[in-house]
Amino acid sequence: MSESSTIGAIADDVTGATDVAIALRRRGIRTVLFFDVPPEGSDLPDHDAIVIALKTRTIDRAGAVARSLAALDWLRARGAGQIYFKYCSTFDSTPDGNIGPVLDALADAMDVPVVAMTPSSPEHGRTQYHGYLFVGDVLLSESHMRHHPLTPMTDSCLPRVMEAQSAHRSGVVPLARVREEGGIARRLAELRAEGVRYALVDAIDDADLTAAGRALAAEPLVAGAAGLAGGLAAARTPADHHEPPASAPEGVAAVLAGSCSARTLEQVGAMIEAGRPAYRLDAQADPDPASLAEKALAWYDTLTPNTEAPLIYSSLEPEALRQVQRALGAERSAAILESAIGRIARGLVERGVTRVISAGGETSGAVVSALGVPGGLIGPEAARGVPWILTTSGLALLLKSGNFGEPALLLEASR
Ligand SMILES: Nc1ncnc2c1ncn2[C@@H]1O[C@H](COP(=O)(O)OP(=O)(O)OP(=O)(O)O)[C@@H](O)[C@H]1O
Ligand SMILES: O=C(O)[C@@H](O)C(=O)CO
Repeated sequence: MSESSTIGAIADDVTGATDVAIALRRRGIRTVLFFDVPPEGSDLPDHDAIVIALKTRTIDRAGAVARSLAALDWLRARGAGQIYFKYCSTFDSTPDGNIGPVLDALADAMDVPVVAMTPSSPEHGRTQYHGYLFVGDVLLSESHMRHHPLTPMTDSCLPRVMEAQSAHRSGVVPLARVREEGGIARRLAELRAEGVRYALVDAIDDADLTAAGRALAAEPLVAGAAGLAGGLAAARTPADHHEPPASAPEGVAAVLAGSCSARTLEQVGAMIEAGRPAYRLDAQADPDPASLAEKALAWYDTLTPNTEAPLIYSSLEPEALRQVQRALGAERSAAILESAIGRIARGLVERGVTRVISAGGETSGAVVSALGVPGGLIGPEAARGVPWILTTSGLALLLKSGNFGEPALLLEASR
């Protein structure tokens, strides 16, 4: 593979896709984003990378594998020489999760013996050491991720989590080997000789990811969070560099929050404290998505014109969330709220909203599929890993990962 050939990224959720897209774009790589595998004949602007946003993180295994293989075929047919499978920097994948099955299928289809990967993304406070994932200064299993509504992470040992999901063995490329000249390539060869398929690469800072990016530049299949994608992009030649756009979009804005992550809760709190109109979706009081959406839109219609951008949210603190999940079931409550938020997004756009800001990967997936937007170009970054997406239909979308952005992000982006 040529080191300047197209990168094709397959992301397991929508906010993850925007995160990996901006990691590439920031380093001068022209990046086109599609929500789901595009239909035949879709326009493909000039690009160096294509990111396909799937919603496969928490769906059934067979569906996740089938969608990922469809994305692989589409990307390879468009000349993608390197495939990057983007998963979450907090892994977001329990022993029943889809990272192992999807990677097993991609590696089989591409005939790749060893896949190097790491969720390390130091810019977001995620680091991998001795194969263990840290969030800030605590292990993943001691972080807020243990309370995640859909993918509670209770094991921080990545090879163990991978082996629970995959038919193949996993090993580690320890930090000392990452920092040794030629150490990554030698360790990958050792793992391959031992019959290990997944090589979890330690990385605790950006220099480690750049070293990994250099060592893996010619690998056909690599996986991880946005950090390693940035490392691969940084290893490309400066001649590839195209400046990203600078100015943030304008227009009528609304914020939708379905993430219950710690940072989103702070951001929702900041909007409420600033006096923004806010409406909470209560699935326990009304478990019918159509009626939940109808009431939220009726509330929106009561706002005076030119009011500051409102917030419609379902985000709850862990204890209150557990109570809803006990009453309705985790999957059912999530499905109700995602369906409601999708309908609300559509209703808001029909009412003239042109900037939709959404918090949470699953939530954002529901928003983009309800809006039916095919994709867009990567615009300016509102926060690290959170770019505006400028869609061909004229909408601007800001799809925020649950834990990303400063506490004032939702407030400021919706001014
Ligand atoms: N009040 C609630 N009760 C039950 N489930 C909820 C509630 N609010 C949100 N959810 C569900 O929790 C899930 C949150 O996942 P989502 O991916 O949107 O956020 P996140 O995991 O914080 O973000 P990311 O994946 O970007 O890190 C969604 O499926 C959402 O519908
Ligand atoms: O890697 C991350 O943390 C994010 O891009 C993400 O995947 C959130 O869903």
